Amino acid sequence: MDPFERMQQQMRNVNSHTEDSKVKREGLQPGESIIMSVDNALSPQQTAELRSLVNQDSIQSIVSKKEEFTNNDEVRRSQVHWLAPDKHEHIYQTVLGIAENSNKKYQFKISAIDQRIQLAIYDESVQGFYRWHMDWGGGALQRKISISIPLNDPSEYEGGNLEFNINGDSISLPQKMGAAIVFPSFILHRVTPVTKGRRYSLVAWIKGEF
Ligand SMILES: O=C(O)CCC(=O)C(=O)O
Ligand SMILES: [Fe+2]
Repeated sequence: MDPFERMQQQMRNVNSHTEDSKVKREGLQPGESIIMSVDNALSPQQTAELRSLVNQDSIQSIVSKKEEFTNNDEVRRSQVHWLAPDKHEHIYQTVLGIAENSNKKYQFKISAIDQRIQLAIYDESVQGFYRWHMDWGGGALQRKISISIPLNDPSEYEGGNLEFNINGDSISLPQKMGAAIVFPSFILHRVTPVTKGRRYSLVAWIKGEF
């Protein structure tokens, strides 16, 4: 059998296996949303602690496509803080638990948290935002799963919606303090400008082999 023929044969075997009705399907079911939410991922006390951390110590994060940028062509405007894993192991464990659980649906190859967990502030004073982007890309290990957890109540700000572009439609899940929004890192998403108040979020990326 030539190699191509053999590959086709393998594919047929895989397909006939997954189409077998006796095989319990664990992945995403037809029609099931690829954006998931997990309530009460963090307690009100934990969110308060993380808010005070990012308030005390954060750096400006302006992402621009050009080296010289004007107010109009920036990609992102927010303050960020990178969470130290040794001091916040519990938060790291919580995030990994959410990722592992969600991955029962996604079934991606995942191995670790990318960089550090990020805390961000999007403030009214700079109309904090993050334009349409994807999180994946980079080196040998790709970002596979992205997790965003609002750290304050959305009634405290206007704008600051986390939106996803699904087939050209902008969709969003209700943001709730302490509830995780989980999505594949290849999905286009954005945070709309905060026009009033201040939005806090925790963001983590889970990476794995391509
Ligand atoms: O702040 C958020 O909820 C999302 C931020 C984001 O998309 C990112 O940092 O990649
Ligand atoms: Fe993102």
